Amino acid sequence: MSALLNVSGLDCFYGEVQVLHGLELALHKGEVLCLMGRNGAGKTTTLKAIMGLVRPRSGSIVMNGPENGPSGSTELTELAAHEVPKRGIGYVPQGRRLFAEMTVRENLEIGLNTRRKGTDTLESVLDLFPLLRERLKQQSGTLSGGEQQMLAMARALCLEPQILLLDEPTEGLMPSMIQKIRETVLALRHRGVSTILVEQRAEAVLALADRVTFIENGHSRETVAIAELKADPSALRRYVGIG
Ligand SMILES: Nc1ncnc2c1ncn2[C@@H]1O[C@H](COP(=O)(O)OP(=O)(O)OP(=O)(O)O)[C@@H](O)[C@H]1O
Repeated sequence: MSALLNVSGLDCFYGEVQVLHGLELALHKGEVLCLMGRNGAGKTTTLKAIMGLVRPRSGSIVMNGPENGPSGSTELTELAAHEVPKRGIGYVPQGRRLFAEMTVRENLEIGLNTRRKGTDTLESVLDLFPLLRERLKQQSGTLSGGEQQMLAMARALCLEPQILLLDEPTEGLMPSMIQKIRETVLALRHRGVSTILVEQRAEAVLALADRVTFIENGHSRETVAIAELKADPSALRRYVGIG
């Protein structure tokens, strides 16, 4: 069976500098796939390429599934960037990128409007983040870092995404917030959302991931199931320098 998302042969450049070299990954339905690699390895660029924010010079990014029209698949590299979220791909970039001047509710409405979702979706997202329910009228820029991260995730979830891309969502957060974000990733997995998670902390990866793809200097080197990685964590040392 084909994966929900298949990235193959991806070459990406910034100017003349090549940062992804034939990168490959596959995301299966309902799994959490972690991307790990050293700083500058190309993890963020991979997510941006999926979102159409960086145009690959070659390669393909195919989303499969019945909602992709009669052929059952969509070549995402052929879509304009604003079309990608409409296909049900939510993105929470590093640094969150909220509209700080807008209220919590207005930020969530941007997510809802992207795929014409309504109150039912909003309510189910707020059930995951009850804290945001109390702050719907608050200006987003005045939320704490952890609350902003929750809002960024909630906004992406207002798309009712099939696929969620999370770029280091717990970076710089307090332990209680880290725990909340991790619980949310697992709750979403339970709901059938498929997630690509860029994460640097081994203990988070071991707790959340189903599989890990290791990226080194823009090359996808190895993909391992989490049970394999627990039995033999040497890849963590090899590609991330930990363990
Ligand atoms: N806008 C840009 N212009 C030029 N080079 C860039 C740009 N963004 C990233 N790069 C370079 O591309 C390479 C890959 O960067 P990328 O952000 O994808 O790595 P990463 O694995 O996400 O790293 P980190 O863990 O530090 O976030 C790095 O060498 C980086 O310096």
